[in-house]
Amino acid sequence: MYIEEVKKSLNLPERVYIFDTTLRDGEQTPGVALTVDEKVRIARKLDELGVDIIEVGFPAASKGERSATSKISSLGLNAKICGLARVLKEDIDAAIDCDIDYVHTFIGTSPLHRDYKLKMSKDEIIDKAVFAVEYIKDHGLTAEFSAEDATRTEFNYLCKICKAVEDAGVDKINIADTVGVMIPSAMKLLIENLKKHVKVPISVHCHDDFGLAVANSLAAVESGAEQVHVTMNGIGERAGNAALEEVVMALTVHYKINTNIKTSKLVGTAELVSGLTGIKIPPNKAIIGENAFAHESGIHVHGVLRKAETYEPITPDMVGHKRRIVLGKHTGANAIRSKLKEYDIEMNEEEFKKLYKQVKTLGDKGKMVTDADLRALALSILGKAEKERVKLKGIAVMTGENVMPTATVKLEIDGKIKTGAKTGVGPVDAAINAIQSLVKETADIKLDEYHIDAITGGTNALADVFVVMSDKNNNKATGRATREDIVMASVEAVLNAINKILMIRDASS
Ligand SMILES: CC(=O)SCCNC(=O)CCNC(=O)[C@H](O)C(C)(C)COP(=O)(O)OP(=O)(O)OC[C@H]1O[C@@H](n2cnc3c(N)ncnc32)[C@H](O)[C@@H]1OP(=O)(O)O
Ligand SMILES: CC(C)C(=O)C(=O)O
Repeated sequence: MYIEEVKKSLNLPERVYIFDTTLRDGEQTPGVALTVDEKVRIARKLDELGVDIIEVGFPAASKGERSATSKISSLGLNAKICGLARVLKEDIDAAIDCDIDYVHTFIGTSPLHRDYKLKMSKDEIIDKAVFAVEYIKDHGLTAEFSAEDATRTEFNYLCKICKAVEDAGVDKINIADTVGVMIPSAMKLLIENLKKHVKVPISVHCHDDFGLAVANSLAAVESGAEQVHVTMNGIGERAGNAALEEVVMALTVHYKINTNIKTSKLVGTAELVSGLTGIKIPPNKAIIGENAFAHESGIHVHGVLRKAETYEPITPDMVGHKRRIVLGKHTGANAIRSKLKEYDIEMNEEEFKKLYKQVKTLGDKGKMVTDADLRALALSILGKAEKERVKLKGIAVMTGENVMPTATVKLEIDGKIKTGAKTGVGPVDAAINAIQSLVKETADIKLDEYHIDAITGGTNALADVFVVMSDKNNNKATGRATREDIVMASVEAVLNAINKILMIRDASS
């Protein structure tokens, strides 16, 4: 409604090019170092996603970077393959030697970079930038020039260097908000003014130091920027870069601007990048986070069940996600009824009221209520719950200094006694390992989460253990136990979750 009104006054491009720098700036995230094979896997995925340019690395940085760049360049992907280089012959040669079709060269332009970092005059910097662009063009490659820290550079000087590289034959100019200091209205003005002087396509590269990278990228597009630098999941130096998934979805949905991105592949790509970089996606992350299409509050679930758009701005399948109705403290009757229907469980009003109350009680304890928990509760209210299939018959643990913590556990599983011993990093780990190994023949159930709280003070404090476990069919159940003994609380919680999962499996078979 309002967006359409505002759009009338904007100078929007028809198409925005997506320059992906997950493998370069994304890899500059502290602690991230991708192997050649990992870079290849991500590059293939980005190509399937439809990014226009993949910046695969900084070839002058290391042998590994050069191998990855050459390898990715040999794959014949649809995306253009680009390498980063300082405005130095040796850096550009290192990129050219990798047989790529696109070189991204850069130099700092702000007073801070000129005076303190580079110790170069304005003219020296322009000369070096012009040399770099001419050198790249002489080799028949696409040249993109970045003014590093452009957003803290005097406008006249920024214009001057941009015009100089334009005269030298540059194909694209990238305006870097290197330390994320812009605000959207200022970025809009900067690009609008720059476009009065420069004819080649303009790109922006925004960092997220103030959480404004996506907003600043979109503001640049509002003034006609034809390209954005982005990273998958927003990873990158310090607070990261503009997130590809957020920029693309805003361009697609709000601005109705074309990109080449197949949006239904966003979540799959995000998961691969997260898995290989080890940078977890926060659950509340826009578009790709686990909770981006999850609903717990009764009022929301009621609305979503009637018409999903009430609480979902886009459909989950548009980005390759799934809607989840989650049970917990804020659950309402409509959510529970929808789950019962999903699992084909019928109950009368009285039974339902009991179930509703039990869900609320569990939720009030501050923990999630999984689908398996709900099904187990419902089955036991209906009297259909099998008695516990796995019972503890005995346990001994040994731990101390210079010994391997070991637990010997005796279980009764479906009426048969089984005994086994396992080691672990501590007595709790050893006990859980022993239980899992004994139960394995019946069901392969893994521990997903383990939380422990001391309810009271002192060495005799009550330990409250909460676990989440799941089997291969993704039946996920929680287990909880409170005891003075940490090992016993853990064992009880684990058996509690295992028995719930077995109950669900029996009811489904
Ligand atoms: C904003 C960004 O994200 S820029 C990209 C940042 N990424 C990286 O730095 C990752 C890869 N970097 C590296 O592996 C190394 O830093 C290398 C190989 C590039 C350079 O290593 P070294 O030669 O040991 O230099 P070092 O990293 O200590 O210092 C950087 C040098 O580059 C110079 N420099 C920095 N930017 C530029 C530029 N755009 N053009 C020319 N020279 C530059 C600095 O002035 C400094 O030179 P000096 O040592 O003569 O004063
Ligand atoms: C190389 C440039 C574009 C960069 O990464 C930055 O300024 O953040």
